[in-house]
Amino acid sequence: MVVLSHPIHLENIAQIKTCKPASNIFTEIPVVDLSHPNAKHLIVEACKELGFFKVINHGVSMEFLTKLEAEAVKFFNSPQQEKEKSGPPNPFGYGNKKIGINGDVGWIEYLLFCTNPEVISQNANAVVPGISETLMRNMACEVLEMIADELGMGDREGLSRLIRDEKSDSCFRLNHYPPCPDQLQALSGRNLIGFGEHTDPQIISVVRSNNTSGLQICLRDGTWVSVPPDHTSFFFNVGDSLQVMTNGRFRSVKHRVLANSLKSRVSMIYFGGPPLSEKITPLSSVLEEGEESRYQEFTWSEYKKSAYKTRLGDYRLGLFEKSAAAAVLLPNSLS
Ligand SMILES: C=C1C[C@]23C[C@@]1(O)CC[C@H]2[C@@]12CC[C@H](O)[C@@](C)(C(=O)O1)[C@H]2[C@@H]3C(=O)O
Ligand SMILES: O=C(O)CCC(=O)C(=O)O
Ligand SMILES: [Fe+2]
Repeated sequence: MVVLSHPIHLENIAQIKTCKPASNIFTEIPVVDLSHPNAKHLIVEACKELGFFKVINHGVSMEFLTKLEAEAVKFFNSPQQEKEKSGPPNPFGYGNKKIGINGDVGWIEYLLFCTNPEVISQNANAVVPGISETLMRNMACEVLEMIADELGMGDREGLSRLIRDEKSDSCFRLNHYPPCPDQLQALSGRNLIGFGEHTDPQIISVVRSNNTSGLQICLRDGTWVSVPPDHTSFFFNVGDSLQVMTNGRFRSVKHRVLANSLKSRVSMIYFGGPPLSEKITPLSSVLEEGEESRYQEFTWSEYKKSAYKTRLGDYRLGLFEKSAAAAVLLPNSLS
């Protein structure tokens, strides 16, 4: 078992604070069989309704996924001093409990990588999990191509090109949520948070985890629901940038991870982001005649800079919404 290196200060670990209480396991997560002719339609419907879906029949063998997971576990099982050689995250590298630089904490340790070869030197001491990143990026591209098709973009690669570009500003993350002892949960009186509620700023994120529960998503009515874990599948979530590119038709889903008292959760996530200079603006194929953008024009670089000044739970897009002249960073204003 991995021991968290610093003394535990419960008051520093975020606790559930918002929305309606989490209901039981949610059985209605849209499941998309990638090999089905109707897949692209189902993907777009899921992006609109939930901003979240599960992909099966993706062509990656369980044997291969198990090997990748074993690599991640090997890193997290290594001595604390070894892991810390890859830290602190600035923003890339090994992190323990602290997420970002604005005061967020969780019951988690992680390794964050930049996937752009020009910036890769920042990952110097880390084991770059190139295979997982490439595999998940390819899957994200396939899904983005289906989305582009279904949205009638004409150029099927119009979206996937943004994350295939050698200047793409994507990142990759390995997360480890150690079991959180019952006594600690009892002391706090509530579930402790592994990774606090947030939306992902990029275009699209692909998540693969072991069979441990913990991931929750927030539905349109503000209810938190638990996503049944499935180590054979990949989960996708719409990021803020894709919400803007569809002028709000797709939903950048709020999600979080709760600590589990019995089992470790190990996840790997690919965050597909565009090149820094890319303008994030609604696609002409989604806009109806006369429809205006709901957002001020911004580049990914501008959005990212602004996002990294915020706390996890802040509503980052608020600053860029045209209607919200009084663009205050209100936590939970997405719900
Ligand atoms: C608190 C923060 C961590 C984060 C940067 C931020 O200031 C706000 C967005 C956070 C997030 C969420 C999705 C991804 O996990 C992440 C890598 C990203 O791009 O935005 C994290 C950032 C992080 O962990 O540094
Ligand atoms: O670990 C997970 O399953 C999800 C974590 C997450 O949402 C993130 O790293 O942005
Ligand atoms: Fe996330």
